Amino acid sequence: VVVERVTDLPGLEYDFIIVGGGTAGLVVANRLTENPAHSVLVLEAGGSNENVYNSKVPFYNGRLFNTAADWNFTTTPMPGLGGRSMGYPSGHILGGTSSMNGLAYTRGSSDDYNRYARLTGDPGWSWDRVQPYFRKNEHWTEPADHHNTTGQFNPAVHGFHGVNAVSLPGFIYSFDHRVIQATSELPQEFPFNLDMNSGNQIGIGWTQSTIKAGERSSSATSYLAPKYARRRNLHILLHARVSRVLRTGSSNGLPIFKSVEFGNDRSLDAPRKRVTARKEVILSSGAIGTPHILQNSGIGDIQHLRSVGITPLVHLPSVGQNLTDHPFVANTWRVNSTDTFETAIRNATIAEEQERLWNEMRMGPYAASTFNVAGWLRVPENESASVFKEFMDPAAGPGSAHFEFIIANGATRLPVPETGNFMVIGTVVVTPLSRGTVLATSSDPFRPPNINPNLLSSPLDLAIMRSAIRAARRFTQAPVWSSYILGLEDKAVTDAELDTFIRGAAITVSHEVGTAAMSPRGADWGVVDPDLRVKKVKGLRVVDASVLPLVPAAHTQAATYVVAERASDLIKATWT
Ligand SMILES: Cc1cc2nc3c(=O)[nH]c(=O)nc-3n(C[C@H](O)[C@H](O)[C@H](O)COP(=O)(O)OP(=O)(O)OC[C@H]3O[C@@H](n4cnc5c(N)ncnc54)[C@H](O)[C@@H]3O)c2cc1C
Repeated sequence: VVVERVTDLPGLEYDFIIVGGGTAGLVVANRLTENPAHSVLVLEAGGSNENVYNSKVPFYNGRLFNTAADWNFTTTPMPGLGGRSMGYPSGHILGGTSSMNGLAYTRGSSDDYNRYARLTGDPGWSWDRVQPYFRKNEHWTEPADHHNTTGQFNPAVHGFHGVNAVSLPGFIYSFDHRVIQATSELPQEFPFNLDMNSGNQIGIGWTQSTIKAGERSSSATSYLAPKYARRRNLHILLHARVSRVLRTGSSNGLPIFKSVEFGNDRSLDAPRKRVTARKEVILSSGAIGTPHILQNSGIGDIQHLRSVGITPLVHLPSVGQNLTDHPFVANTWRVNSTDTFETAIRNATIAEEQERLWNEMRMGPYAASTFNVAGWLRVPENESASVFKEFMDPAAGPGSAHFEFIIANGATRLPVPETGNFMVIGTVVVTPLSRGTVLATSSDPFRPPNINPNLLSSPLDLAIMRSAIRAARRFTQAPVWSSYILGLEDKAVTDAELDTFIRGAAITVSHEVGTAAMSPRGADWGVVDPDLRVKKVKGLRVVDASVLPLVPAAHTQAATYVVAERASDLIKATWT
């Protein structure tokens, strides 16, 4: 049951309180309420996703930035980006960032999960052991245009009975076929990969997206579909902005945190309220919100907390450290075609027709995301000696990518150039060594934290980005592009020129993780144990992207869903 006022809640005590109705939070809410004996309250700062048009239309995925559905965070100036700061989008809406992300469904490599298992000392996080959780999450569906998908994915590695819809592109451009043809023309360096979600991610292939019959599938539309939202043991309070978790006692010398204090997101000065969990409080507020709430609650680095006027209760210095994100650079070529995104974006008549197609039939370009093909690639052997001369290879393993290509049929970031048609290969460093921070700045819990993703602060990330850009340029040497591409827009060639270009152009892909990282039980680093319980306290777990100790070589929603599905089993097992 979803409500907007505290007075509409049945009470102020529940078995479980989940802070954040986002990607992970709604999975846990769904799974815990499968048992009618468990009562669950979800506190979500944002509003309903139900009538938010730009959340539903896949092609419009960038249009919720700087709206009420976005936290509208801004980063600190970043030295690696020449002192630029940037907007840092994050979902402030039911479904969290799954209601506004780019919809790409990418799991990462098997190496990524096997490394999580090694790093945490818990084999339960290994690729083989998390397979059931991918399948519980995934509901493979037909693309919106019902095209024949043979040869575009491997059914053996997918889940057909899960909750969250995943599909191949529902609208394919002739451009996309050119990309696939280029893989057969340059198979050595750019092999076709039938399914980048098989665990073996290397190569270029068709993107899979969280889209159901042409419409976004988020944690809100799937895990909170009407049949689940109706459950009488599940309560969701919208516009509830959590300020802190509160200490309620102690057990074996450890403080217990089972109460949650929250304010009204639409009236932050209004008196705050409290709710209490009989069993556990679960923080699912995302890689920014979770460490911020922990710090507001006095859980963090004692010195930092004191310096901003917060009374420290638990010294856990890794809280808010280790912020890891993927830097992205758009590489743009002018092309000899009018069948690209810009044409429709500039021409109101075409745009209206495409929108009508979507409104009436959930078909056409709006039924697909903004990129239908992507690639996961490694620094080539002949460059690795120079790229890795000072650093160890940061990939999770030999089957894991260093960089990604996001290959799009034109520019989508508004405003698009006034003339010309384009193709864009976004290059993304997926094994960054740069680390940043999320730090509370004040004892006022509603003052935004300092967010410093510190992108490209490591010279290795810059070197991999250069390698990725050069690879993208080699990809455009395939014969299929000879009459299609008119010219490259960006003229940087030497290392120094490329570095200047990269620092000026790089932005985030918003894959932030790591700010409440898992580490082995008893480790003196990290924030949560491998079962996601917060170290040195009782009653509190973290279940969201912030627990991933390293960013996977992937967009992060699939990994977040898997964390949430497994966490739900761990929590259930504690309370059977
Ligand atoms: C613009 C963008 C595009 C992306 N594109 C992709 C993509 O194409 N594919 C992909 O796999 N990943 C993508 N990602 C990343 C992916 O969506 C996230 O990693 C994932 O959704 C994170 O899930 P989460 O549960 O950790 O956090 P969220 O889903 O953000 O959930 C956190 C929830 O907690 C709420 N909250 C926070 N603080 C409080 C508080 N104090 N009180 C109450 N509630 C609070 C928030 O409002 C939110 O609902 C993208 C991210 C962004 C921002």
